Amino acid sequence: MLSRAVKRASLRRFSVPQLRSVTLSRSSALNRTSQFLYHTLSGTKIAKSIRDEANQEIEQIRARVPGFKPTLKIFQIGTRPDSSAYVRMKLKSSEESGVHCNVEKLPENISEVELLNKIDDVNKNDAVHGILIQLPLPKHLDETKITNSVLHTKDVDGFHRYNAGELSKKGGEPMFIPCTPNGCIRLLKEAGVNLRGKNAVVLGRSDIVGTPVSSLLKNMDATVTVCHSHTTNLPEILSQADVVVAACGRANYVKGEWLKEGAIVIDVGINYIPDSTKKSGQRLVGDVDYESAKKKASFITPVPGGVGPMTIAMLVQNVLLAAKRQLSDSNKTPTISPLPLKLLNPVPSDIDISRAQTPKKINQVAEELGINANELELFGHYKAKISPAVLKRLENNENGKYVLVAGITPTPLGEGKSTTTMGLVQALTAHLGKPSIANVRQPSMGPTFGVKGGAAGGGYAQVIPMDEFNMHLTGDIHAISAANNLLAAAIDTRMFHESTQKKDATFYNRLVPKKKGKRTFTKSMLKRLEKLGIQKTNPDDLTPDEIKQFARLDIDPETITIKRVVDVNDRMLRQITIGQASTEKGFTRSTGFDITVASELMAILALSRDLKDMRQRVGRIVVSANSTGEPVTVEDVGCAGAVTALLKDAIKPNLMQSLEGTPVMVHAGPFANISIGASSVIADRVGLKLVGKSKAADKDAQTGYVVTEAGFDFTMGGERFFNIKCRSSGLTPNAVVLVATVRALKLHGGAPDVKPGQSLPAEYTEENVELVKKGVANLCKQISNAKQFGVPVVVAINKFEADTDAEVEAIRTAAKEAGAYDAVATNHWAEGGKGAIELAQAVVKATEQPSDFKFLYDVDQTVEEKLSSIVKKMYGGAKVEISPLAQKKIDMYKEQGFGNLPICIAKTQYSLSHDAALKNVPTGFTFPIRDVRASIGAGYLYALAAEIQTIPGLSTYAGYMNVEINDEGEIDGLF
Ligand SMILES: Nc1nc2c(c(=O)[nH]1)N[C@@H](CN(C=O)c1ccc(C(=O)N[C@@H](CCC(=O)O)C(=O)O)cc1)CN2
Repeated sequence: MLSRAVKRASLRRFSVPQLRSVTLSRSSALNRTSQFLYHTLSGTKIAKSIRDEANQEIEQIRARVPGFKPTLKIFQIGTRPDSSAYVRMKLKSSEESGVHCNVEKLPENISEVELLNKIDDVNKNDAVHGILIQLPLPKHLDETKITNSVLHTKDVDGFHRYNAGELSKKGGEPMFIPCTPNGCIRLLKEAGVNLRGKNAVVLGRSDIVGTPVSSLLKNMDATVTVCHSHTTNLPEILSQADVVVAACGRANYVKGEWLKEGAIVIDVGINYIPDSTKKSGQRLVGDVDYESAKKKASFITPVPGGVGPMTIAMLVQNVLLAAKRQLSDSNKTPTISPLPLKLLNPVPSDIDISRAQTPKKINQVAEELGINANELELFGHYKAKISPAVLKRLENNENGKYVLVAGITPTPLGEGKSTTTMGLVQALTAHLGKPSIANVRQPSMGPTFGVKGGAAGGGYAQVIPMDEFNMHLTGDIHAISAANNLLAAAIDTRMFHESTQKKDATFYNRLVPKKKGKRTFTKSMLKRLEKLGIQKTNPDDLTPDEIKQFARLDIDPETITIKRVVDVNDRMLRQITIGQASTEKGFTRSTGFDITVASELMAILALSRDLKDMRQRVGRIVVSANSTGEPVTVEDVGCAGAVTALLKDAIKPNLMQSLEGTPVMVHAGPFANISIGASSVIADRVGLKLVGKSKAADKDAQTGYVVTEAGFDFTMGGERFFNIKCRSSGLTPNAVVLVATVRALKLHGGAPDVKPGQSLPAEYTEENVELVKKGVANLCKQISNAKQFGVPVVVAINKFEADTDAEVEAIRTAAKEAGAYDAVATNHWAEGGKGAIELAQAVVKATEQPSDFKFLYDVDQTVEEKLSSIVKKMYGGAKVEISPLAQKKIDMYKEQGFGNLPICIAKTQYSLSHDAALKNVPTGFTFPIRDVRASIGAGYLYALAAEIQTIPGLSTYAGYMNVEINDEGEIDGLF
């Protein structure tokens, strides 16, 4: 067809231009009066100016952001000489522009899967901003599939279906415009042409040039005709064309005679034709017959030196654009779209409220928060893990504001700390438009199916979907169970083997066996040798004495502190006998189970700064003493590596959302009785960077908030948060929110006891300001406790239906007199974030106050001094009475070098003292320390003031009895 068109065209007569010149002003193109001048559009020159501009811009940005390094990755598959030449040109041009370019040449026969994996790796690499696959690809590779596999935000070629689709839409917004079409348009702009209403003819309809260039011309209001191999009347069409873009891949195909007088000709063709005058025997020509066309054209691009160099310059421009976008995204305040609430009165059950809300897909929550797709691992639609790689990417960001929610001395009904945490973030983000993240603990399934119920809020201030939140989540607790039980098995097995293999040499040979004729020490073994002061690395070099020292851990079974764990309130496992099978040769031992969240590994998960820190902490766990009283560690047992390996995913914080669609990180959940009862250091670090401002942030960028919670009351959760967690993390809160209720203060004021499941006495359901005024002393003591750390305190009065204005006012007045920065009533349980707006405003202001953070004690004080500091300064006690057992342990820990650790005191949460019956603000009491234990890996000693149950039981009427699953797979009966 095309040849017929050529024939017909060649029969026609065209007027021949008579004068040629290159001096015409560009702006007069198409409007000029003379018909006989033409102007060469030099792509080479324009490309050079684009490279220079890119260079300058990169330098300017680098002056502000030193790490700014636009980077392009090119994959070339096979060894086509033309592709190699183009790739070389791209590399050179990038270097000249200050863009870093890495070329990876892959074999012609690479499989599609291998190539896709390679692309995926670079998609995930934040240090790479642009990815280009040099085309054409070998036949066995699907070009569409490959080009679509490049992340559209890194698709500097503009070939991804997202970019191609957006380009073809009216008003579409492609991330990138393909380089050659973009170069053509830039050339037209250089010619000063106004395309509106002009006739533009595009020859060729390829995905790379013809189709996108026609979209661009159309978007610039030209009337576009696309011609191709089936077009029959080409010369006729061309005779009407004000602009011609020739991209048909035929050497010298378009003749000058076909062109309209004064047309602008953009020649995209790259064709080699034989030329005996050239050394190479060939010559490069375009799709337009230059010699005849220049007689008609007002502007014409040469080949070489026209569109080709522009293609490469536009690539550089696209890479710079991608890098700038990444930078600006990291400089923006996260914009979190809230989910609307449909409030009902009376407030339905937590699970009904959760189920009535349609959550956002978790990748949307992540995207809004500024988490990259490659930093997210999805667990279904509503949960995901966040890679700690975020920390590296955002290391130059300032931290956001850090807020701790703690409580007064509670009633057994709980005063709503988690609900307040959730209400506060919902108010901050969904109602005040400030980015925030709630960092909460993962609930243990023990209480979920026991009596207490789940965690993280309730009513219209909760984490959703609440059933997924309360059961399994992403398996972190199960991973801890597996890791802990591996350790427990390793300890007992080691004792078994040591006891059954009497000869040191035989035992050593089995412990360090030859593999392929060679024996090597594992990393743990080398650490044990180092601990023993044996400076040998070759297993064959150890003397019999050293072998004995090294191989025999000589664990004293009476001192083993590691129990097996399970995430069920299975009281029958409190004490068990292991090793009863005949295969264990009489090696039986009495031990027991703890609930998983009471394990030291859970505390380690909460306190580790990163994976490396976690590995070291796991290695340091003291599992027992040996027969001479020296500590035996997990490193000695040889399984610190494996235990940490089992936790490699658990260390990644989990992302969920609040009922109003604001981000929530759920991570770790150490038992508040004997541990810190707070979520993880790593989640707080990640969260503070995500909501913190970049150093090069936009002027209007605002800092965000991480709101986290400390279990039990302030004397326990708050004190441990500051003295243990903050010591591990190096972070210090900007404000403390103290949650109080009228109910709890009435209890402290002398009202009768309250019990879960029983109706409240009249003192609680009727106004009684006097009781509140008496009990408010407890709140005032907790305010002064929090203020001892030098941080502003805001009191949140979590309102219940029966509370009266006079009661609330009594609390507000007393709190302010006691030095609280502010005290506000909240109604988030019934109203969601709307009910906590005033609290959020007070918290925002409080975090802007100067703070003067200080720890309560110095870790280098003696254990006795540290205990005394906590008891006197926090609890208001007169003195500490240390039992002989506790003193013996303290002396032992000091002797072992563990005396300089912070201390966690396990006591009742229902009194400031050790005695739950002593309400309000008891003073002058003697605080008993019955026992002291050590969590060396987690990094603290814990002192017991009471017998603490480390695996709770189930009641006759337990939570699990309510739980059902319906035919749709939905869960009923969870609280
Ligand atoms: N991934 C891509 N592959 C291919 C593209 C593309 O844009 N992206 N386009 C073409 C080839 N190409 C770039 O890769 C390209 C071709 C020619 C030139 C160029 O500057 N040509 C010079 C002459 C060079 C010579 O002497 O051979 C010129 O016109 O002056 C640049 C880029 C296919 N593949």
